[in-house]
Amino acid sequence: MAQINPSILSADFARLADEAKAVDGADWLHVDVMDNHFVPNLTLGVPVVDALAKATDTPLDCHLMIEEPDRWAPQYVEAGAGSVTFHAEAAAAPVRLAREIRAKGARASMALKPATPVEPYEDLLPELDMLLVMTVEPGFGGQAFLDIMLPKIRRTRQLIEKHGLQLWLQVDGGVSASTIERCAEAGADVFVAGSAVYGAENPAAAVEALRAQAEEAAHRANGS
Ligand SMILES: O=C(CO)[C@@H](O)[C@H](O)COP(=O)(O)O
Repeated sequence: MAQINPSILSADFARLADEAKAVDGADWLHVDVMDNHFVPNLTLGVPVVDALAKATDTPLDCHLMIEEPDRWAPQYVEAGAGSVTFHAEAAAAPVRLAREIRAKGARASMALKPATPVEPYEDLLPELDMLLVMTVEPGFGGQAFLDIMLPKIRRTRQLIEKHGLQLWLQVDGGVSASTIERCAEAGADVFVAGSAVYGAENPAAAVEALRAQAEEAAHRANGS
């Protein structure tokens, strides 16, 4: 089952509660936390996640594009995030951090920037609930999808199958009506979409349309 997670980076930050409600029906709300150190952009932190968690019934998928996630990630679980993603490139102790996130009651997820291969992390995959393959350089919404990430998505899907894991495979960056099918065919099952959802006239309808497209593409790829 394909999941669509609208990214609030493309929403109106002055009306976050309303913007969260505008995508009722989405599987998760994707919250991009940026610290202006790990990425060259600054967005929001724990107090905003805490407020958002109270403003919407849609679970929060927090993507931490920050340095020192080992120190900060647990606070996002306490603020109400249902899933917390830290970057492999930033975590000092990814196994310990994933275990801590899970022990606190959230799904643990790790992200890979475009230049970071998945293979060195093969043995860590059972510690995770989701792996995020970035399909743009993290930092900004509205960038063009990097086609060169499709082989990495395929290789990650093969590793998940090789180990018989229930790991979700998320893609983030440039996901839209014109790229989501390629991602689904390559094996992704969780799709973050910012501008493709919040730039649409009807964001909730855009979520449904993207989900239908992804599911159809996955069925085609599986021959079902
Ligand atoms: O993490 C990021 C960017 O770093 C993303 O979540 C973007 O917010 C996705 O936006 P679009 O590429 O879908 O417009």
